[in-house]
Amino acid sequence: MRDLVSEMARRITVNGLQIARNGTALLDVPHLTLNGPGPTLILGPNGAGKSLLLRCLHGLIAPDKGYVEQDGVPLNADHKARQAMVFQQPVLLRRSVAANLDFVLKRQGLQRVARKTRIADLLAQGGLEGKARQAARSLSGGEAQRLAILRALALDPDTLFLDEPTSALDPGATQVIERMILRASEGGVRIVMVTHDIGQARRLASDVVMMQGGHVVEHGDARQVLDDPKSDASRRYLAGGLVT
Ligand SMILES: Nc1ncnc2c1ncn2[C@@H]1O[C@H](COP(=O)(O)OP(=O)(O)OP(=O)(O)O)[C@@H](O)[C@H]1O
Repeated sequence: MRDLVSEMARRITVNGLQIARNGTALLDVPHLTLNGPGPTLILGPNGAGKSLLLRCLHGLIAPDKGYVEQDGVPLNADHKARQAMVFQQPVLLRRSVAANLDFVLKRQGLQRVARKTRIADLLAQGGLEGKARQAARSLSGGEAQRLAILRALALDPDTLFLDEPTSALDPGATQVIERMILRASEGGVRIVMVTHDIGQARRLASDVVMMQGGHVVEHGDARQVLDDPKSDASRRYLAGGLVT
């Protein structure tokens, strides 16, 4: 059960974030505050800098300049221990489905009986009850992504970062994963997710960060950004036009 301190540790702030490679600016975000509590969806065209921003938020990439804070404190090891990330291509161990979950739970110090109960609970959450003994690498794309999300949730994270988790999946598999994400959000997990899919942003987002060319061009309430965007770049992206 999340305690009061972690309930509060959800305000993510970006200050003067800059990343450049070979003299080219890839990310330039002077200021961004994600307050939650509902899912934040990061939207924008290819190469907009969505993944770079997400990786910076999770602490996977150190920016050239600037920093990320959580609840007014620079991102530190404690924060990182309370967050998880799911990638577009699920990264799974060469073990059974259950063993992938067991690996994470063991590292958290759970005893065998508690792990068994938790694994059964997680598998039920992801609709993978019948797959416990199957090799994780033989799962379908949708099942593998469900397992990757369950493994992230097994860490009991305060914040879950997801980078286009459904971009390779069909509508049915996408719907299952969206339900998992919403359930996690309702259970108190802070969700920050990258997507290309405007429909997905409509279904999931409480707030939307719109990016283009390494910049945040707009951030606000999902309905406002999606239905009444303020920037030309957002308007063109949402209208399906070319954004350069
Ligand atoms: N390590 C790197 N070295 C050089 N350029 C990089 C590096 N990482 C990312 N980039 C560039 O930074 C830009 C932003 O990349 P990023 O992956 O964040 O985009 P994105 O918005 O997530 O795009 P997509 O929707 O296509 O995944 C791209 O032009 C990419 O080529």
